[in-house]
Amino acid sequence: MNKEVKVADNAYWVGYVDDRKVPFHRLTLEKGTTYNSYLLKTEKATVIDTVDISFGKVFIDKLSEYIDPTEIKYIVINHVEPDHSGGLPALANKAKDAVIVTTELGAKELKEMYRLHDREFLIIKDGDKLDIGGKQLIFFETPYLHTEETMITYCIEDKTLYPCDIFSSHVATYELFNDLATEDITEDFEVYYQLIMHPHRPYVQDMIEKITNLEIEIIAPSHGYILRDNPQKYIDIYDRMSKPATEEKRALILYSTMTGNTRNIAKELRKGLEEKAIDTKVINIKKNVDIDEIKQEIENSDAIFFGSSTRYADMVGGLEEVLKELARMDLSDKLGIAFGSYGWSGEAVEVINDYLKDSNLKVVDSSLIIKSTGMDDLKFPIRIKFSPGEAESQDLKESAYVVGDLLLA
Ligand SMILES: Cc1cc2nc3c(=O)[nH]c(=O)nc-3n(C[C@H](O)[C@H](O)[C@H](O)COP(=O)(O)O)c2cc1C
Repeated sequence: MNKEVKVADNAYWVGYVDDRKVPFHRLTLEKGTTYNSYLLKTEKATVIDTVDISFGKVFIDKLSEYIDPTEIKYIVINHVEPDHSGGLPALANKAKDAVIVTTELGAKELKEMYRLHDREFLIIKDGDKLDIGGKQLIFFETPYLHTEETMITYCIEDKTLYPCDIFSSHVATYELFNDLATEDITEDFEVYYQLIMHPHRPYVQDMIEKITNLEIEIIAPSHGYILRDNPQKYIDIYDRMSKPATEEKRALILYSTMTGNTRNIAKELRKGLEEKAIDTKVINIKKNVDIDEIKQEIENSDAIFFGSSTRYADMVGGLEEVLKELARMDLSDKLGIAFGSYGWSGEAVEVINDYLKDSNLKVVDSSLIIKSTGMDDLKFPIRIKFSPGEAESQDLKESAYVVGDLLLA
């Protein structure tokens, strides 16, 4: 057996240190990384998260140094991304009766990804507890940290938090514990936060609220150092870095309408932006608009929404006069969003979006949202058939929240 890595009583690190330059999320992890998996060797032996999909066999070998994998009763999957769930097929194949513990969405995704439809799953809801014979686990849902299905696990007896990607760092460390690190790890920790967690920072604040009353002596994340020296320092870093910016941001909503439906969209967007404390101005752009005045309003704003309904495959009102000016302005530090109401084809929104792309505005479209937040359920540019109903109004507010978050990032 290699050197045993003990995290707490009957709790062991069974991960893998990947000391190559690792390609990851369109980046190269220059310092490599670790995939931290943990074995709680209790009466109902439990594995918490696994390793990258490339290292399934090595993982089973490592685990077998501590336990016969067939004896494992529970496999907790906090987060389905294959750098953590990748060892699951190999492990599930050995531990044939093990129950897989994860969130509802996590179960759905794991079944599809690894063809585990025949396996038993225990579906976790926020605050659920699980007795694993000698230790008790409690789970909290932490959506979007780092993807929608994610949860975290806390072991009551060991006062250890297993937060998967949260509180991680990308460093291939063989020392594994932060008190054994040979250099200051704060920068690596903060860089990881900035890259992976910051786009979801409102959810970081929700997570901190959930763990605030837990007594945490050890944070055992899924990448990089296990934080057993002053774990609170790292929670405080997340708290500080995820607090909303205090600098005031401004949004401008310009729209043209025939019968008021596009105005109703503008109203919902405004509500969402104001809930994010974004100072928002709404202007109805009629024909013969004062272009200089509108250009000044645009200059003074950080995000500009441009809306029109569709009339015979074209825009209405005076919006196009404004759009024609954009290519001559420097708008590189601003976000631009197209929206509008329509009846059956909605060409106006597409034409607006083409104008935005011809300017140097940062155009918010679905692709930008997926790349910056990982969310794929909000559609940009924003198109609503006729007037927004209750469900669409909620979607509009969600879209406004996302734009607000981008402004406050
Ligand atoms: C004269 C006229 C022409 C229209 N042409 C189109 C069209 O080409 N494509 C489309 O998707 N909707 C078309 N519509 C539907 C409108 O876009 C739809 O009613 C929209 O909700 C109006 O929004 P508004 O009140 O903001 O103007 C047309 C409506 C009218 C009255």
